[in-house]
Amino acid sequence: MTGLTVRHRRTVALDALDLTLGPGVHGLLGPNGAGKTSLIRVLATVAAPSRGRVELLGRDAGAHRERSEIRRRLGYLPQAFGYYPGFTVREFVAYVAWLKEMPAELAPAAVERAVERVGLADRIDAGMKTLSGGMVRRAGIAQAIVNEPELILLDEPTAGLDPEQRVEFRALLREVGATATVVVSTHLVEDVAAACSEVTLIESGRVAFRGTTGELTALGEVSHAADGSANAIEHGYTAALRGHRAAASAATGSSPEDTP
Ligand SMILES: Nc1ncnc2c1ncn2[C@@H]1O[C@H](COP(=O)(O)OP(=O)(O)OP(=O)(O)O)[C@@H](O)[C@H]1O
Repeated sequence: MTGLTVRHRRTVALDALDLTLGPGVHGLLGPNGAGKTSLIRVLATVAAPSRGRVELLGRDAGAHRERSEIRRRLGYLPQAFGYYPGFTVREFVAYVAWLKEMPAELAPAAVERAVERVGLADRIDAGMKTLSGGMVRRAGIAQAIVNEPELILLDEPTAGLDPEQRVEFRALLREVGATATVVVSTHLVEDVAAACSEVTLIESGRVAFRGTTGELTALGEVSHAADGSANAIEHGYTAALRGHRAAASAATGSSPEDTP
């Protein structure tokens, strides 16, 4: 994406972002309101940028005809998603397979495989409304991967998952990231440390850090002794944000302490 700007009325959610993402698992980190959801929604083609150009899977997301092609080839898990309450898990995932125009003869097996990959095989014929919050989220992940997408966009996929499910989900992320471009927004730096090859840290609609998880961890190690990978990367997250805020305030002449 080039010069990607998203405005919500007077709020600048994304400020002229230039970003290129290749295959692998990309973690999108940042404080509340940083712009992560705004970015994922543009990548999922459910929101149009205010300015800038977005190319996805080699196609122009701004062109109507190309957008339809992109949509068939991507998978998207929004932060909050809806479903018809009468649907079973199988029907919910099959409905998305149909929306993605999967060939009818391939869809039933693809649905079963996706549901199995998220560990819901024993609930495949259960009603969506009978599932726990974590199970609904896993069904959401199943619909995002049912069409074997080349681009997978996951907004806070681990919210509501218990620790065991999170560990399983990270393994699934690494597996799908071997062949697809996966962009995953999360508040949990442990998700990033365990599953992501690259990290983009966003603050106030700008890129505050871009690099590997190892590089983010190394940033934290400058000021803190490493005391376990999750903590070390958390220190890196904080150090990167502080550096970005200091640079931004130097540019505007204000003090970093002015920034909440
Ligand atoms: N529909 C909207 N109308 C007005 N402002 C909005 C709207 N959606 C988002 N914003 C604002 O845009 C900015 C970026 O929001 P966004 O949801 O992209 O952040 P985020 O990084 O996903 O946050 P969180 O971690 O809390 O989910 C915030 O200042 C937010 O208040």
